[in-house]
Formats: sequence, C-alpha cells, structure tokens
Amino acid sequence: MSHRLSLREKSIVFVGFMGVGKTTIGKLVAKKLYRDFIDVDEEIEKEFGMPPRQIFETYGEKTFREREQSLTISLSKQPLNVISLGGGAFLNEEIRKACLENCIVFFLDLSWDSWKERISLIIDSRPVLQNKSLEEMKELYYSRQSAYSHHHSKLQTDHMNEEEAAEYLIESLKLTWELYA
Ligand SMILES: Nc1ncnc2c1ncn2[C@@H]1O[C@H](COP(=O)(O)OP(=O)(O)O)[C@@H](O)[C@H]1O
Ligand SMILES: O=C(O)C1=C[C@@H](OP(=O)(O)O)[C@@H](O)[C@H](O)C1
Ligand SMILES: [Mg+2]
Repeated sequence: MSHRLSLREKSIVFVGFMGVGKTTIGKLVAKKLYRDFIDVDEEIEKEFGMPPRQIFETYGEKTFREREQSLTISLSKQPLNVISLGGGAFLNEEIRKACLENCIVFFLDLSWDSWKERISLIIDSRPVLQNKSLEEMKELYYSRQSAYSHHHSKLQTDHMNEEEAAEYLIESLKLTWELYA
C-alpha cells in the first residue's frame, strides 16, 4: 500500500514490557471496535508450529527477532487492525519507525511493583525471563523503558483490570478520531 493511511484507518498497536497485558487488552479493544486482532507472537507461533520459548531454544533468538521484524513492519502497513507486539519488538529501531509512522501506538505502562506480582503468570512462557533472578528481571524492566518512550499515547494500568483498560482506550481513541479526523 503506497498512500498514507488516515487516522481512522491506521491500525492500533500496543507496546510495553512483557506481561503488562498487550495481548489480553489488545484482544478486548479489537472486539469492541469490531476490528481484527493480530498478536505478532501468535502469528510467529503459527508459522513455526511452536511457541516463542521453543523457537528461542530450537532456532535461537536471532531467528525469532528477524521474523518479528519483517512481520511487524509488513503488518504495520495494513489498515484497521489491532496489533499487539511482543515486549522486545520496540527495541528495534526499524520496527519503531514503521509503527510510529503507519499506526497509532499505545504504550501500556505498569509499575515494577505491580509487574513483579505477575511473574508467576508469565515465567514459564517467556524465554527472556528464563534463569533470571528478580534483580536481573528488574534491570531488564528498567533498561527497556526508554524503548517504550516512543509512542503516541500511554496508559498507566496499575489500578485497572483488563476490561477497564480496554474501555479507557476506546474512549481515548474515539476522542482522538473526533478531534483530529
Ligand atoms: N490489567 C490487568 N490486570 C491484571 N492482570 C492482567 C491485566 N492484564 C493482563 N493480565 C494478566 O497478565 C498476564 C499477561 O498478560 P498478557 O496479555 O499475555 O501480557 P503481554 O501480552 O503484554 O505479555 C495474563 O495472565 C493476563 O491475564
Ligand atoms: O520481551 C520480549 O523480549 C519478548 C516478549 C514476548 O511477548 P509479550 O510481551 O507479549 O510477553 C515474546 O515476544 C517473546 O517471548 C520475547
Ligand atoms: Mg503478548
């Protein structure tokens, strides 16, 4: 697609550290907007026939990151989807550039104190958390925050459940479309 997408056509992209709720909240937002939902990790999982942790173990992180880059950049150019990225995607400048240019990028923020309460929910499925101490996870959490500072809008989700976050995001999108369309 060569023309620039209008604000209403642009896909909505969720970024943020792993476990903040990009997949869960993205799915809800898509449903409420009657848009298709795409989770980049799930797409890669379908292609390889195995989840990210096994892809890392079998083919290495580089293979995962290369597919993540090509897929995310190509998805960013499609209109009207809701896309949840993996938490490592925005470390990649090419991905950031494509998403910020073609999409509306929301950063889902969650404080370290709230995040660490979720570790047990995600520890088994996230390859980059394997064999890390709490202190090392904390370092990773803080070292990645600058990548997420590249966004169009941010939502602090510490005191929201998934449903409340999705509702807030819908209201904020409607306002944006009304004001700037
Ligand atoms: N707002 C929230 N409040 C409480 N738990 C949440 C919230 N959002 C997500 N979760 C839970 O946290 C875990 C990680 O969510 P997920 O959507 O997979 O995050 P991500 O895609 O950002 O890694 C899941 O078990 C999910 O149910
Ligand atoms: O932060 C990361 O480097 C990763 C986050 C994961 O996605 P979520 O952010 O949805 O957990 C997944 O892409 C992969 O395990 C690597
Ligand atoms: Mg996810």
